[in-house]
Formats: sequence, C-alpha cells, structure tokens
Amino acid sequence: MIKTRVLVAGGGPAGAVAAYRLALAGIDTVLVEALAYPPEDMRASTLHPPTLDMLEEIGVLDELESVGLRAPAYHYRNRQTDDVIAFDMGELSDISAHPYRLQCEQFKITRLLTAKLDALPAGRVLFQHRVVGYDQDADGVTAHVETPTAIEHIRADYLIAADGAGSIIRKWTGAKFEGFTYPERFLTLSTRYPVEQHFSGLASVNYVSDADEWCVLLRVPEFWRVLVPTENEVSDATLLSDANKDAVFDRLTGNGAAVETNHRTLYRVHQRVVDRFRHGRVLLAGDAAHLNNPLGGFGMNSGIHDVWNLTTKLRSILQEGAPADTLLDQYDRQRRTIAKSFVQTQTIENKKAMEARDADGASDAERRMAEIANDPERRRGYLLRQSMYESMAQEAEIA
Ligand SMILES: O=C(O)CCc1cccc(O)c1
Repeated sequence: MIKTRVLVAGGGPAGAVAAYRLALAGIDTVLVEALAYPPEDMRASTLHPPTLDMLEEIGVLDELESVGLRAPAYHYRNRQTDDVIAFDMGELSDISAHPYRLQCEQFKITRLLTAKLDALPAGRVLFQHRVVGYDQDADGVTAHVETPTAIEHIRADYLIAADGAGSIIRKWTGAKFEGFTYPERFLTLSTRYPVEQHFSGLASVNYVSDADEWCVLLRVPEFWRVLVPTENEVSDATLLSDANKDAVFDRLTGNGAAVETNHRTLYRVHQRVVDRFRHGRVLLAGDAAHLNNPLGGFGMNSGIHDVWNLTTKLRSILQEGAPADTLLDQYDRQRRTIAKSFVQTQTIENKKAMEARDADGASDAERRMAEIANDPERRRGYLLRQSMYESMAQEAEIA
C-alpha cells in the first residue's frame, strides 16, 4: 500500500496547485487523476490578480505568462448602441504586482504543474487513478483507488477532494450540495477568426449585451472564445450544429458561414455550495465543494483560493504541530462563507446584469454600471470585487 502525508484527488487546477504547493514545502504528497493525462479541453481560462500572486509565490507564473495573454481592460458593450463601459485593472497597480487578468486555459496550468510536481522529491502523480471510496480513523484516511487493472489503497494523513463537480468523495461524505441548476445551458465556441474586425476597439474581455441575445467575447492567446446562453427546449445536436454556429456568428460578424470553430462545448450551469467543506480528515475543495456560472471568471480562481487557504493550514499542522481541528474547522468556515457570500452572490448578479435588457439593449443594470465606472470610489470598489482582492480580504476577517 502506498503511504503519504497528503493524498490529493483530482488533477484540475485546484488539485494541481494543492499538491504542488505541499510537495514544494517538502510534504510527501500524491496526486491521483482519473484521466490518462491532464485534460486538454478549454474550460476556465481566466486567472485573476490574487491568483497570479499565488502562482508567483510557487514559482510558476513566468512560465504561465509565456503561454497566456495579459488582459488589464474589460468592457461592457451594448450591441445596439455600440456604447462601451470600460474598466481597467491597471488602476489596482498601487496594491497589486499583477493588476491584470491572465487569459490562460486551465490545461496549460495543470499540464505545467503536474509535470513539475512529479519532478519534486516529495511529489508523485498517478494518472488513471480515481478515488472511488475511502475509510477514515483517528490517525488517517485510506482511499480506495480504481486503476485500469485493480483497486488499490492509498493511506494518507489527509485527503483533499478536488475531484470536480461530480466528486465521488463528496458523495461518500453524505454532504448536501445545496443550490440550483439554471434551466438553460451555456454554449461556448472557440475560433481563430478575427472577430475583432467587426467591432471598434474590442478589449480582450467583453460582456456584450443585446436586446436578443447577450454574449461574452473572451480572447485567449490562440482563439476568441464566445459564450452564449441557449434555449431550453432545443436539443444538444441542434445547439452544437453548424447551423447554430452560423446563427451565433451571423449576429456577431454578419457572415457566420465564414467562421470556422475549433471547439464547441455545451454545458449545464449550477449554483451550488456544499454544506460542509471538512469531513474529519477529508477536505473538499474547488468544484467538488462549490459550482457557479462562469460570468466573471471566478470558478477556477476560487478553487485555487480554497487550496491556498487549506495548504497554508496543512503546512502548519504537518510541519509545526499546529492544532488540526482548529485550523481545519476554520478552513470550512472561511472558504464556505466566501463561496456563499461572494462567489455565489457575485456570479448570480453578473448573470442577471447580462440578461436584464430593454428594447434598446440598455437596462438599469447597464445604467448602474455606467454610474460605477464614472465614480472613482465606486469604480475602485468594483475593481477590487471583480479582481477577487475583496474576497481575499473578507476571508482573512473570518475567525
Ligand atoms: O467572465 C469571464 O471571464 C468568463 C466568461 C466565459 C467566456 C467564454 C467561455 C467561458 O466558458 C466563460
């Protein structure tokens, strides 16, 4: 049986950051991932300033910057009037060494971190290993792990469950995953087509309102990513079809047939938070613990913020003899509160702001946004919230 101090289930961004940070500190850590390699799909692609601070601290930011795209500006654009409300994270340069979003797809992060983790003396990565159950006692956790040929057992002091939205570990804890699922699905399309030619002064991050259909236009180094909501009653095949792709890009460029896509992904959107992040020696983190809509780019970042908090505490417990119950209960309180009061609230609000439109495409939400942008104090508050620095400060206040 493999024995380790910490077992991390799930090789997504939260799991990879957790395992790498612990192993870097010299704590024996095993990361298990169900797939044969880090998933290469697009998924999340925004890293916010506090996350960049963390990635710098573990020494991987330069490499990620070399495969990402800095995006200091983001725009709210009215498609009917072409009015733009602009925000610039550069205004946070007095408090941040990284006053910009880094647009960098999550597979680039997990690929880099899993490779570096495996090269550390205290780190080990096992692909095609999926935790399917566990037992725990006063001294540790024994995880039952499915491999292509067998069920194996890994013994650890602690198990971090970062095994994603469908987390098997969360299901075994018996925790409630409270919240709701939106009736509509979201469709994301990526293309190398120069979408910017059809707009004046498009930023790298654009929330575009429209009387008919809102969308997000997001630049990553190689592609434009387009996010649109879909009709409930329409089948997956229709939404993923060329005809629907043509219709989406007809609205954006006037000639959808001329636009080739590289990826098309349709997904359900949930707003859920687990009722307890801590179950003895089993700690839930990232999508295993909370889910939210993608507007604002908070999902991957808040997962990384979970494990930053948790690994700080595990280092104190495992290396300095700090009291485990006190710190791990505080992890639950701090990160569950932030998931509920910040991530859920803000993403639900971000979605409502995109949806609420009058016939001219403008709305009260848009008028409020313009007022915020024109008031230096409110604009700074807004930037601190959307950059996620505010939630980091709130977390520190929770005893
Ligand atoms: O608001 C954001 O930063 C992300 C929105 C988005 C855009 C494109 C695809 C996707 O999955 C999310």
